[in-house]
Amino acid sequence: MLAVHFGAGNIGRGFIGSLLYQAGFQTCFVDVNSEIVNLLNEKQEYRVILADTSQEELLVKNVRAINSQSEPNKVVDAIAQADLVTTAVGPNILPFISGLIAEGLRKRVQSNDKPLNIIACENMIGGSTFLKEKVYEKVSEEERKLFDPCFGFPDAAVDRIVPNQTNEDKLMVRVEPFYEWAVDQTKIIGEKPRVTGITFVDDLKPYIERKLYTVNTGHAVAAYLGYYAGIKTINEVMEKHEMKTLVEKTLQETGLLLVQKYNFDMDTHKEYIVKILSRFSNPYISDEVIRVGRSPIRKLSPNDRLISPARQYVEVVKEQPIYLAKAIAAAFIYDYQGDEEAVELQNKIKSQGLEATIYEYTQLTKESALVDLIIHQFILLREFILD
Ligand SMILES: NC(=O)C1=CN([C@@H]2O[C@H](COP(=O)(O)OP(=O)(O)OC[C@H]3O[C@@H](n4cnc5c(N)ncnc54)[C@H](O)[C@@H]3O)[C@@H](O)[C@H]2O)C=CC1
Ligand SMILES: O=P(O)(O)OC[C@H]1O[C@](O)(CO)[C@@H](O)[C@@H]1O
Repeated sequence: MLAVHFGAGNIGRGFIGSLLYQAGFQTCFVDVNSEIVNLLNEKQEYRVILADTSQEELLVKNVRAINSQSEPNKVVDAIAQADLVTTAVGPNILPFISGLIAEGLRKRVQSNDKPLNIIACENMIGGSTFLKEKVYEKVSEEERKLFDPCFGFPDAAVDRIVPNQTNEDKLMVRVEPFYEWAVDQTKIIGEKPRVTGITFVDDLKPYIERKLYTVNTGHAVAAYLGYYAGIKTINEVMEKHEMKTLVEKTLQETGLLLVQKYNFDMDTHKEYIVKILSRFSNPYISDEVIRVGRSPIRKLSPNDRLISPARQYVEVVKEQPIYLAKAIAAAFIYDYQGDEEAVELQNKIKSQGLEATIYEYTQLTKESALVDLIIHQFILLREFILD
């Protein structure tokens, strides 16, 4: 069985690649990083190490890689023969890989009638659906009709913390033990991929919202408030009582929203929050706030981990989400110069003011009470008032 996986980075190698190997797939990674591509082809294996007391090691074998910039035709051929296609490249990169996927599917319908599923494993709601839209923009109406019965784009939620890391062995990747990979089975075409570790669900929305508004919201709060306070890593943020409390209070807000929206059991959800907080404090992982806070414009977009739960909190809980607003304000303050989106955001605030910048990136409107709340929290943070 052949899996083609776009993105041989942290989550690609550390999570998806390791599960595919354990399920018996040969994995062909597709990436633009020639150093990683060459190493994968040279070694054909790499190590995944669990970041806990056990330091357990898994040798992931049966892997190869293609550089999509220099050998796009090989990617097209691999997709034409694949049994599964997955991605972990980042939401902003999906449009850039859609052309090659379209080419691959175009070639495949001519020679291979086996159904194929393409699963985007990104931190976003509707990632595979978005990828499908981008692929379908590149093919004709006639081809779309041919593709529809053959190719599924089931959405997915993936959860495993794999920080940036510099290891002597450049292929090795250190990952937290916990993982969750949920896939919308209603959108699968043909057989479900036989990968132990995937949970197939009929309704992905509760899974992905629970994960995005707990793991990713909590992480983003720790990252932006941590950066604001001059702290370097997430576990250092969690060691500061005042900071940890702010993360917890934000997760109480998203928790209340999730419990009311999906009828989750409150006690079970509280336990879920405790588990997530303990993952952030994992002493075996050093995760920089600038990785977790990367791409603030994406993280401040309407359907992402900050604005979406804040907006829904107002609608569902009918109160003001003070701590979410504080985290959003901290994201608007985030000015790390090594992050293009942070630089763009700060330039926008300088040139057009905070209020107009909020409207532009969050798509909140003048009618939303959230805007004033965010501005208020922004002013408090600017005056060094954290709580
Ligand atoms: N690291 C983590 O803990 C988790 C990450 N994710 C999601 O997984 C995705 C990837 O994240 P990471 O692995 O952390 O990032 P990463 O930066 O480590 O990996 C991304 C990989 O994609 C490659 N890439 C970039 N442009 C490409 C292109 N045009 N074609 C093929 N490959 C390309 C990069 O060279 C890199 O190897 C993101 O959507 C992230 O939100 C989801 C859950 C956990
Ligand atoms: O990968 P993104 O969307 O930039 O956000 C970083 C977040 O994603 C993760 O990498 C994986 O869930 C978390 O560590 C963090 O919450």
